[in-house]
Amino acid sequence: MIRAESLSLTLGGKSILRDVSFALAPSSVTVILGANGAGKSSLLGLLAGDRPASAGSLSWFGRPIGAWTARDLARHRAVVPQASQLAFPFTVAEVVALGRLPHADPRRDAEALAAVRHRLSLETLWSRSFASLSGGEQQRVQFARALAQLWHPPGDAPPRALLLDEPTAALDLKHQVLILEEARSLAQRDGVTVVAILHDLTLAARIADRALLLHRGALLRAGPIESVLEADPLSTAYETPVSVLRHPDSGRLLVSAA
Ligand SMILES: Nc1ncnc2c1ncn2[C@@H]1O[C@H](COP(=O)(O)OP(=O)(O)OP(=O)(O)O)[C@@H](O)[C@H]1O
Repeated sequence: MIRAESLSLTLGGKSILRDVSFALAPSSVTVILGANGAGKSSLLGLLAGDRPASAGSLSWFGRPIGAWTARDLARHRAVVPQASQLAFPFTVAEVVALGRLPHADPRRDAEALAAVRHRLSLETLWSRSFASLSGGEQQRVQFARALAQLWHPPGDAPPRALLLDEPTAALDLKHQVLILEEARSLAQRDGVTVVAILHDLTLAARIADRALLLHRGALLRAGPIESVLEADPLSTAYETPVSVLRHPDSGRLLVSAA
């Protein structure tokens, strides 16, 4: 369980997050929603332990986040940042292998890398130079690195979390579904706590169990995804009319600007 109580963040004298409280359960997918500048990435940064909150408390699996060493944290949580311009001078295989560094367990690395390569269909990219990949391919490889970081042999898994900042921003429809279904299966099959920032609310409806809806640094609504994806709170949060419909065949929610 990841538990946040009254988290606040002030940067450069500006209030970025105010009094944000929630709990994230293992085996669940939670999306962080909100308009540009609402504080989503800042909240993900606090959750990742990248920076301390200005006030409030955050505990990871029963321990305050400040009590974790960086290496211990890296064994339990992986972060996929927004599509970055990092020009790794490495092959795809080497970038994915970076995810294994915190474990220092060479016996398991080959098994982990083979599993991830197969799960994300990276066979044809494996020997390519990372810098030569398209933006979408690079995003898949970053996701694969995170998967390699969280990989554990069956039956021997500690609590783990996967934090994703707009993981599908550069992806085509097929790969959006591939990555999000993989994240969902990590939650359901492997007990991982998954948190993702998403701008596509229809995709959020499809993938998430729960949502945190931020508005100007405060939590406007939190709870099961269908209780958050309602026209009123979404219209307030995005400061534009939003419509929520249900697809007559699939029963899925379809969310768009009204
Ligand atoms: N170091 C900083 N100093 C001052 N303000 C900052 C700093 N970092 C972020 N902010 C501000 O905090 C607010 C929240 O930023 P954040 O990146 O968390 O928003 P977001 O919801 O992820 O936005 P987006 O959807 O555009 O990615 C923004 O107004 C941003 O300009």
